[in-house]
Order: sequence, then C-alpha cells, then structure tokens
Amino acid sequence: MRILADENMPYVEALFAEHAQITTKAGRAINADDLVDIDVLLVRSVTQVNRTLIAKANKLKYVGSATIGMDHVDQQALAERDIRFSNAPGCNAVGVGQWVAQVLLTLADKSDEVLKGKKLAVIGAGNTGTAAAKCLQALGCDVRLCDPFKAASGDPRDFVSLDEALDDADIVTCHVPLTKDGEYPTHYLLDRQRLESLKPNVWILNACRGAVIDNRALIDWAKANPQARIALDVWEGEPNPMPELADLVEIATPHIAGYSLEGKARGSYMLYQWLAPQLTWPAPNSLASLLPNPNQAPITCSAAPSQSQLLSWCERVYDLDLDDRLFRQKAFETGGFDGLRKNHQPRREFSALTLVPKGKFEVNWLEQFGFSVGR
Ligand SMILES: NC(=O)c1ccc[n+]([C@@H]2O[C@H](COP(=O)([O-])OP(=O)(O)OC[C@H]3O[C@@H](n4cnc5c(N)ncnc54)[C@H](O)[C@@H]3O)[C@@H](O)[C@H]2O)c1
Ligand SMILES: O=C(O)[C@H](O)[C@H](O)COP(=O)(O)O
Repeated sequence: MRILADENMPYVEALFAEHAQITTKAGRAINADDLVDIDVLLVRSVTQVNRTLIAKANKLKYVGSATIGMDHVDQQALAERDIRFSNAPGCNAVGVGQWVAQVLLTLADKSDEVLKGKKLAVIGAGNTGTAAAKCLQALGCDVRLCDPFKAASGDPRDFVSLDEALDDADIVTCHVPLTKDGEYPTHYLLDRQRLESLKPNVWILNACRGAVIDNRALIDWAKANPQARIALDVWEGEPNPMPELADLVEIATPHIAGYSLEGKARGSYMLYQWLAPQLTWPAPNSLASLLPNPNQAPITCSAAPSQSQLLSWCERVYDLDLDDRLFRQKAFETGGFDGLRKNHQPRREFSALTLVPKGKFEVNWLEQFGFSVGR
C-alpha cells in the first residue's frame, strides 16, 4: 500500500506509517507522474485534483483532503474513475471561529469600541460560521445568520436573506464554500453592487475563499470608504494576493484562520477514520494523544474580564499580530505566501487556556467563547 501526502499535513507518519509506505511532496508540486502506483492520495487545499492529475493514476482508490473546502477537487472526475473521496468537514472550524473573534476584539481594542450589541452578519452558517457566531454571541453581539440552504433544510435557527443581513450590519463575516453554480453561487458574492450597499463604516472579514469577495471591487470600495475596516485571511489569486489590497486591509493573514494545531491534527485524523474501516485498519489512538501539552499556566480570575482583558488572554494563546506583521514583511516575496503558511507559528485553540474563577460571577459565556473553565 502506497500513500502520497502533502508534506504540510501533520501527523501523517504517526497515523499511517504502520499501514503504508508514505511519500510526501509539496502540495502545489504534486503532478500526474507522482501518482503512478499510488493507492491513496492525501492532499490539502493547494493541490488541484482534476482529470489531468489523475491521468496516470493506475492504482489510485482513495483521495482524502484534510480540509473543509473542496473547490480544489473535481469530484465528478474521481467518481468516473471509481476513486473514493472524502474531505474533513468541520476539522478546523473552531480555529476559524476563534480567528474571527480575535480579529474583532483586536479591531475593537484599537478604536476603543464595544462589541456587545454590534450587528454581526454571518454569511454561511455551517461549521465555521456557526463557530464564529458562537464566540460572538458569547460577547453579546447581535448575530444574524444568512444561509438559504440551511433555512430551507428546516434548521431551527432564525435566518435572514443576504440583503437583510448586509443592510444594516456593523460587521460582515463570510463563511461560504466557493461555488459558481446553483441557486446561490458564492463567487463574487460581495461584488461591486453589494459592497456599495454596505454601511460606509462597516467591518468586513473574510476567512473562507478569496474570490467570495471581488477583490478589485473591494480595493475601489475601500478607497472610497476609508472609515470601513477590513480583515482578510483569504485572497483572490492566492498565493499572489494584490499588494494594493493588503495596504487597505487592517489585519492581513495568509490563509491560516483554521491553522490551529488541533484543527490540522483533526484533518489528518478524520482521514484516517474514513480510511480505516475500508482498509481494515484498527481504530486510531485518541486525537489528544497526537497533540503536545499546551503548557499554558491557568489564570485565576476574581471577576468577569473586560473586553481588553479577554483579548489579552486570547493573545496568550495566539499571536495574531505576529501573523499580520509577517504577512506584510514576506507575503509578496517569491514563495512568501506559501512559506508563511508552511512555517506558521504553532497555534493552539483557546481551550488550551484554563480560567479558574474565584468568587461569584457568570462563567458560562467564557466557556462558550472557547476557554476551558476550571471549577
Ligand atoms: N481560512 C481558512 O483557514 C478556512 C478554514 C476552513 C474553511 N474555509 C473555507 O470556508 C468555507 C466554509 O467552511 P464551513 O466549514 O463553514 O463549511 P460548511 O459546508 O459547514 O458551511 C458552509 C455553509 O455555507 C452555506 N452556503 C452556501 N452557499 C451560500 C450562499 N450563497 N449564501 C449563504 N450561505 C451559503 C451552506 O449552506 C453551508 O451551510 C469552506 O468551504 C472553505 O472554503 C477556510
Ligand atoms: O478549507 C479548509 O479547510 C481551509 O481552507 C484549509 O485550512 C486550508 O489550508 P491548506 O489545506 O491549504 O493547508
């Protein structure tokens, strides 16, 4: 049994080495010749899995992507060759939700604003949108969900239309897959016209796929609306984002919103869980056994934290500012964007930090936000 895996997929050795011979390669460089005699291909979002890639794949039976997004995989082409496919739905949703929360706390801190009560439009209420909504509801934001598919499927939550969501939003955060077909395509969902409909001082976040927002239109709109605030993790044309756009963006990161150690480990782990029964491999060890100890000293708190204190706790776990600084230094060098992703700082989820309350105050919201609470 031979596995070819993206070299940026952690824990592949730990999970699969007992059952297969493993070769790894940079995801963008994997080509048709590499797939000769390969039984299982494990990719991340940067490998285009299409007819050209699988043309010489004489033994390929399984393709797994350790990601939520699937826009890089031609599933029809795989099905025609009887090659089974799975992604890792939800694997890095917590990381994305926490990126959104920390971005908003950071923006609010810079301008001394309170997030509580702000109208937050979450576009796409699946795994990552729901994770973001959970964190921001914990902070008292007025969260509105827009997801026509969930609304039609009988999801009991309240939903609004896209126009209603955008109309009076103080903050818009995007969490949809990149799609070009169907009733509600998302390519350029925020186009020139929709951008024009937003409040001039709106905050816009994108942590799904770059082309969900027309980046050229965003540049023009941002110049015309200097009070607006923009934070982007994903960019049209990755790995070559538009430098002009980066200059207009207050927080810029290189497609790492979901890059917590837990999220990456979950992606690989979920692919093992998918393959194991099909290949009669044993159940995997626990996910926790793969992860290093977070080494975060618990924090004792005697009262509910202020917004800025909460941000300082987030920063103990994840240095968002470092990601933004490195992006501005390196993202436009040759290979810079991918290099930032490959060498990304080890980042844990907020649950790595335990809060120990002393005294009587409400702590459930801190748990909902993502921290561990010792009782
Ligand atoms: N930046 C990152 O690191 C990162 C990490 C994970 C996922 N992603 C991206 O985010 C996307 C969303 O991830 P997810 O886990 O939430 O996926 P998901 O499938 O759980 O949820 C996506 C939701 O979007 C909804 N949707 C689709 N079209 C829509 C439209 N036109 N308007 C409103 N809602 C619409 C779907 O009904 C679904 O509920 C992924 O497809 C991936 O592209 C990025
Ligand atoms: O779709 C996803 O899950 C994310 O966009 C994913 O984290 C992207 O990271 P990559 O696979 O490119 O390492």
